[in-house]
Amino acid sequence: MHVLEVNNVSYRYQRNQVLHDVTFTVTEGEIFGILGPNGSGKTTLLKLLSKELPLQSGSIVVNGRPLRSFSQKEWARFAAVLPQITDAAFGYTVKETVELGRYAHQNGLFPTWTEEDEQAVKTAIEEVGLTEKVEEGIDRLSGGERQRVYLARALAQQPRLLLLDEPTNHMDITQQIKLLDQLVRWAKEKALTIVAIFHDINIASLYCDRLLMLKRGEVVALGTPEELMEPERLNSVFQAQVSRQAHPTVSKPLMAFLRKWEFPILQHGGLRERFTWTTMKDCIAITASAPLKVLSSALIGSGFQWATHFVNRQVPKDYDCEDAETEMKHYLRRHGFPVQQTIGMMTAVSIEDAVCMYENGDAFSVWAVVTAGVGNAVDAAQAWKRAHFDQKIGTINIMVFIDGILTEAAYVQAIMTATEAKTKALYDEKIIDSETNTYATGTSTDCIAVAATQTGVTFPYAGTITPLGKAIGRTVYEATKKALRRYQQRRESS
Ligand SMILES: Nc1ncnc2c1ncn2[C@@H]1O[C@H](COP(=O)(O)OP(=O)(O)OP(=O)(O)O)[C@@H](O)[C@H]1O
Repeated sequence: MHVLEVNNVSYRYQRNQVLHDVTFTVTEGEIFGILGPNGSGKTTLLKLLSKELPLQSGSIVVNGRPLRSFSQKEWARFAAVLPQITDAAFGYTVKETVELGRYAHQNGLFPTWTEEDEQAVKTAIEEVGLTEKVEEGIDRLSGGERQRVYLARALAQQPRLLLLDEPTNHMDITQQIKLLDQLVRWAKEKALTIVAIFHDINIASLYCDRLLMLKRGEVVALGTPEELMEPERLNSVFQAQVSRQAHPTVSKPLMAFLRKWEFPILQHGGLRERFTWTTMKDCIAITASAPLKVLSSALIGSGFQWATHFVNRQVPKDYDCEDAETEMKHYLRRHGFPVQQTIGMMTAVSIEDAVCMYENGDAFSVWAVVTAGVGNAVDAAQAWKRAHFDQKIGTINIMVFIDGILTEAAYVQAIMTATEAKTKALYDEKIIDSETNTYATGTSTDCIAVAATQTGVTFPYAGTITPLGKAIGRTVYEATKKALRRYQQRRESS
């Protein structure tokens, strides 16, 4: 059911037309966000919806009735408004301010304060988390706390429709999230309809069911966050460069703002010259002079990360730790590595046998660093036949460093290309899965990291058809093959 139907609403302040033919509907229990740059008409639209401004043209229908047919009192029972700027009502306490919200429910010439009124005020104050400040003068509260008092006043009205102008203005991030989670709960549990103006597009995307985007008083987009959050659209509406990312846990887009001006990263020399290589007693550490964007399956720094340190740590053959991640973090800290900017892998293979391969293309350079052991060699196509894996020495750790800008697709393709090259090296070295007696495709605990400088030339792809993919394939293949031979030699000589 539509709680709000807005049809061709236009509005002008004197000769300044600020809204043009705005049309949309809002359904019951929906959280409906209004977004747009400063001066695009958001507050004016909300003021028209809240009856603060008279309608000049078009129509607004609420619950099937024209908005103008609601008396002030009827309207106050139906809708509560949290305006953008609210002056502190000096002299009032928190409780007294929230009690004003019950005005709409008072009847007769000499209204009486009922138990229901008392309860509604108490609940509203509890819901915004201000019970402890109930007798405090609101002029003694912080901006964020005061905002919560006004929200409690709106809630005490027990409205069916909440109209909010930047509801989380002045709030710290904890309070914002708390309040917005609460709004979602009210919307879903109490079928409360919420129309709110947001400035933060990521907050709006995360919490709103649908969004309306205004630009110079016109609707430029209307739909779900998934539909609307397109970099080109946001670029044209907000004049800001953005890139769309996936939220880690919710099926909502996250927009990352791109800085217009970047410090030019001065890169001297080839790719390898930008790293220092340190061989310590039990690890290899590669340190970059500037952070690289990395996609990895590493124990530390998995997924996409920016990193300056790449550590391949040799652990004893019988290393057995229930919480290897925490233990590895302690190890990194103990050795002075910045954990948040480190990609950390483990291996039981001798790190002295690490192999590096380098290729310098016309527009890029690729550097592959591989340690390999095959005690745990396995044929991926047959792995399902094994009930459990014995852990022996042998895992293949691959690090690929690339000078260039990689798209996310290119990162994934680089991982595919490197994996295929590794598998081919295993095949050519005739490495067998000892359980199934078939060719091994990898080991049971292989690890990979693809790191790119994100400067220079852009590579949209890194499959084997591209020059970059060819270089990745060759360097990883050669390095893996050589590392496998060194591993075999060490085994034969011991
Ligand atoms: N009372 C007023 N008299 C004249 N012009 C006004 C008045 N209120 C707003 N305007 C103008 O109307 C336009 C839209 O203002 P509005 O406050 O609706 O925008 P907004 O999108 O809410 O902006 P913001 O993000 O800055 O809050 C602006 O150009 C503003 O200057």
